[in-house]
Amino acid sequence: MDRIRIVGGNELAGTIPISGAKNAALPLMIASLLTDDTLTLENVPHLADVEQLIRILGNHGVDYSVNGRREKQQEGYSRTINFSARNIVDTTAPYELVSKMRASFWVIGPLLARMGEAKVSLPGGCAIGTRPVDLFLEGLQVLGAELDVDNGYVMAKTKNGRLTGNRYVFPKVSVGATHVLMMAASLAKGETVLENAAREPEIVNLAECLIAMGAKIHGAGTATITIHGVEALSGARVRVIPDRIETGTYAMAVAMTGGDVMLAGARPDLLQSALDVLVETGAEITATNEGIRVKRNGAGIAPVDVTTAPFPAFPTDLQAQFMGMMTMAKGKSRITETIFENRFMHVQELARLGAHITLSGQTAIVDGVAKLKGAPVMATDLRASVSLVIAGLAAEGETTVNRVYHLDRGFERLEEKLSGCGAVIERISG
Ligand SMILES: CC(=O)N[C@H]1[C@@H](OP(=O)(O)OP(=O)(O)OC[C@H]2O[C@@H](n3ccc(=O)[nH]c3=O)[C@H](O)[C@@H]2O)O[C@H](CO)[C@@H](O)[C@@H]1O
Ligand SMILES: C=C(OP(=O)(O)O)C(=O)O
Repeated sequence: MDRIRIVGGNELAGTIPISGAKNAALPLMIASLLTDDTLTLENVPHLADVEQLIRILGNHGVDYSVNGRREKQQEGYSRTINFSARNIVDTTAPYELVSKMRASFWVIGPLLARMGEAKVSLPGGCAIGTRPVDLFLEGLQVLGAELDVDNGYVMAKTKNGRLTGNRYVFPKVSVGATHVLMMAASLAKGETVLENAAREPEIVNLAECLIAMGAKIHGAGTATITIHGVEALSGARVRVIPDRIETGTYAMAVAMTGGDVMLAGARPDLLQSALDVLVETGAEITATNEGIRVKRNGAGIAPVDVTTAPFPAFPTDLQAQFMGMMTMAKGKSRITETIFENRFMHVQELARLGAHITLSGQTAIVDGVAKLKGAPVMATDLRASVSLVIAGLAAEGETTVNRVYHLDRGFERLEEKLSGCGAVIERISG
């Protein structure tokens, strides 16, 4: 199993290109199931989750082809990919494929809307909480689906071959359920109004894609989304937005180690709350035509309290990285997680590097230390893994991060991007 070896202590300087967002690419790829035409997606990141979803879609009959130079593809660069679901050959998404990744469950929306039936295994994904699917099921039922859960599978069908538009008020904000209901309602009969919908940039990217395919959607990016269902959708060409979590992660790495890095292609509007917090810690953030420039002069990190919440607030997917950074702040900070009930698995691993963190319910109290010392650590999920990388970059001596497959789910060419800015970091295979 691959490991990442880091020798900490170097400042970061240079340019890091920001890749397409994993969490935007996945729902856009799934939207290809809604049409028998070709959906072309630009800037699709080369990640394990994307490859896994290609396999899942392939099982339903989706063909894909990659544009661009072959050698670049092999190096793991973002690509333009054509998806074509001309014939759906299977409406079942089996456990073996779906259990590896949360987003694969989302095929239930387009399959049901286009084919009138779907059988989808309950999902997997990062082990950060129980992650139920009740909102998906309730929302689809409101659109007229008949559902049954049996043997770990959700069996869904429509009454007369088509879903029917309706009003659904989410009792809790859910990114995934908003994606699914927006896709399903695009092909439903009549109007659907989704209230208390998620407002994340990935929702807006999906709505742009569906609109380009001929859907009639208003209000994406606000809490109320209105969808007028159409009979059929067509192909389109859509670009995946830059990854705001990758952007925030590297920004925090620079703020922690010190240095001066241009995050090329990053968009500040996608993570303003996190950038505001970084400024409070003492980092200098400048938006330019090229991207976001992050500078820190080595004067240390000021402690800042954060609470995660749905967009536009501080994202849960940056909580672990921010905690990594706060371990070396000049004082105490409080980090409260409100989205997932079990997303503090990085705490005990950060402690191996010398961090002082105590947990009180959903709040971590981080008492900054003057220095961290390298150690072997083990990541338990995607963002937890990268928080250990950040801490390792700032720690004295050698850190080895095990279970790198978590990182490969969501970070394209991580070692290459960081070593290009002066970090001592390498992958050790086997
Ligand atoms: C692939 C992808 O895009 N994953 C992101 C997506 O996950 P995901 O879409 O799974 O996250 P949700 O927004 O749905 O989850 C938010 C909260 O709602 C709960 N919930 C959700 C659905 C449901 O039916 N019932 C229910 O109770 C969840 O357990 C969680 O406590 O948004 C999360 C919140 O920004 C991010 O951390 C994930 O990186
Ligand atoms: C939690 C994440 O992914 P998933 O929802 O696929 O588990 C993530 O991207 O941080």
